[in-house]
Amino acid sequence: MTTSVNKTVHPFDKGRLEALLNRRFFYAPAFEIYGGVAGLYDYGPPGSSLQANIIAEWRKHFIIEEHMLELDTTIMTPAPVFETSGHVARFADWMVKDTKTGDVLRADHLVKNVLEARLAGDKEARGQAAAPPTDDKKKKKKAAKGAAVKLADEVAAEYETILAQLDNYSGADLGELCRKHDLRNPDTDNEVGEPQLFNLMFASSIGPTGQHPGYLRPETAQGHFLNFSRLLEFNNGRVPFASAQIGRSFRNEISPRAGLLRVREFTMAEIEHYVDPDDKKHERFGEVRDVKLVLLDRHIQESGKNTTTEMTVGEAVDKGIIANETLGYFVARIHQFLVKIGINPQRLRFRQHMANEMAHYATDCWDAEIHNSTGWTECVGCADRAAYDLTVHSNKTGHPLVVRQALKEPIVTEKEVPEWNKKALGKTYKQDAGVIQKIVDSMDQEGLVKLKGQLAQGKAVITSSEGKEFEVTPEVLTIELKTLKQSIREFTPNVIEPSFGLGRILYTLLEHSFWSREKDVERGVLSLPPVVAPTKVLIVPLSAREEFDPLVKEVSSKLRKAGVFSRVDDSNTSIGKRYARNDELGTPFGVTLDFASVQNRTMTLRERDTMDQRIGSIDEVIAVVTDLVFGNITWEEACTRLPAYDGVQAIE
Ligand SMILES: Nc1ncnc2c1ncn2[C@@H]1O[C@H](COP(=O)(O)OP(=O)(O)OP(=O)(O)O)[C@@H](O)[C@H]1O
Repeated sequence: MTTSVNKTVHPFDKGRLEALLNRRFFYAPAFEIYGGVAGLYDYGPPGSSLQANIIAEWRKHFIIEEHMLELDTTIMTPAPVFETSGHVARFADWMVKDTKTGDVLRADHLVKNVLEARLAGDKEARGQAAAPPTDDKKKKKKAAKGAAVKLADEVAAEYETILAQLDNYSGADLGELCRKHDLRNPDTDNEVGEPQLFNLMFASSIGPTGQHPGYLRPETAQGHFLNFSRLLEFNNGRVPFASAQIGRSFRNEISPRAGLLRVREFTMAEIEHYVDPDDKKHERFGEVRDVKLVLLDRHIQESGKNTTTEMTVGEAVDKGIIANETLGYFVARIHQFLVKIGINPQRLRFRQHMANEMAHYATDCWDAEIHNSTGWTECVGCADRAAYDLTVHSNKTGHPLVVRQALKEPIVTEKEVPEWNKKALGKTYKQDAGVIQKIVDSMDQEGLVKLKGQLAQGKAVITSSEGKEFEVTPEVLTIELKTLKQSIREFTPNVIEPSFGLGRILYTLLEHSFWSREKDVERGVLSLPPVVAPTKVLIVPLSAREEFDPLVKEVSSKLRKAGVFSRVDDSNTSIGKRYARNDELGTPFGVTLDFASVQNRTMTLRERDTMDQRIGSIDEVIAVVTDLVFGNITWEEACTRLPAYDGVQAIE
């Protein structure tokens, strides 16, 4: 929808937005009347509808558009799954404790918050150009609390470099930074101790005995990987294909204080796209090649800067900045999705993970970061996880998680192959027979050639992993060079994983959509696009008199039949107040039934952002508003179909 409203008439006011979201019950602290729990929120009616609409669009944009295979796997997960995936050992953040109060803080967040506050104080002081340059402890403490204290140039530059590389630091590095720069708990001004790892998974146990430990999943991904063979079979054994899942995840965040941006229970939407490791081209890459992206690559960050570059995804892949076409395809599709639901493209960038930040198995990873009042926030991660997940689960369970592909041209090779005399093997080695066979069968070609040489001398010695030695003879084992014809290629696919956190997207969307009317700062508006707005059309009867009832019912029913979600507001307040309330709820259009409607079946149509009003017959207005809601036309186009209305009940 295009409108000509200047929405920057009042600077963004977070307090006003939060008051609106609370007043209209978009979301609120869970268990509020019990005092609440940090990081747990309930969504109210408009928040739930907004989230449901974002999810519906996500399903259309990804699952339906790309024929993905949808899953709904369990949240409660047995511990061995997360032991294998590496979460038990590594899904952890560094925390530090206030040395006096014992309060716990996330170490990287402490560094970020204190240094940012000092830099903000420095900027303010430079604006005032009064305070003398300083680096002494007391002034730094003042600056940590946001006071205007000027820093020496080299200190400010060092802080900028640290912030640009923040995600790259180990626990020891973070501890060192706290000591070197005297970084303290901003709430108490006390020193903090050494960083310690804290695992973010919620532990539980399955069943009454307590013998089967489990965890609430911290992401939906493992449920995809464990079902890989079934998914592959469902897809007729072919790659590439993708599975997708929308569901709840749980993370016991160390100190969640950022509203919906950091919570302990949240909805994720995750895609696992399985691709041949030797061919990461994407069939539909041509469709997104020209999508322009703002990129912050790893080399820039590693050099201590955060300068972004704008380029098309085609260029980024051609230059090797984004590792491959499939990853680039998803980065572009993520960009398109976020913009479609109303994220401001000027406040969206893709940041590449730095070397230390990326999981050791990943080949490349880009986060979609959206700018909001707290700075740049990761809202979607998009990683090439290589073959890691499928390989570790397969190794652990013995269940092959591989693709078997018929080769057009069979591959002919010569190989040394062990041949067993099973009877003699069993008779000679009894219960050790299986172990011996396993050792030899798992030997590589080099090992088999060596063994063959020893057997030619009359006997060979085989050593188990525990160091036990077995003597074998040619009566039991021979090794022969055979010509083998391979007509099947077997490989573990690589996985490209876009992972969305819906709460972060929803909250930043609310920030990007919020503004206040020029004439009245109290009149907040949420300019949500129709595609995600909780209610699309508000039906406003001018009077509560009975003769309006049949018309209200008719309009309501016709909109319902057209698939447009509407609500009737027949409350006993002025029309202006009713529209103001719905501007706050983000309702993009209002139709008003007045006395003229009763007489000659006309209806007015109001657009939320401009407050512009048009008039037409009931059926014409319904047709136009339906086209507007489904994005078939812009407001300007609607204006060519309906004349302007400047009648008596023109609403401010
Ligand atoms: N505590 C949280 N609260 C809300 N959303 C979250 C939280 N943790 C992760 N997410 C969302 O899930 C997505 C994928 O999770 P991922 O594991 O990549 O995040 P992360 O790198 O651990 O995030 P962070 O570094 O901010 O803790 C993120 O892009 C984000 O949108």
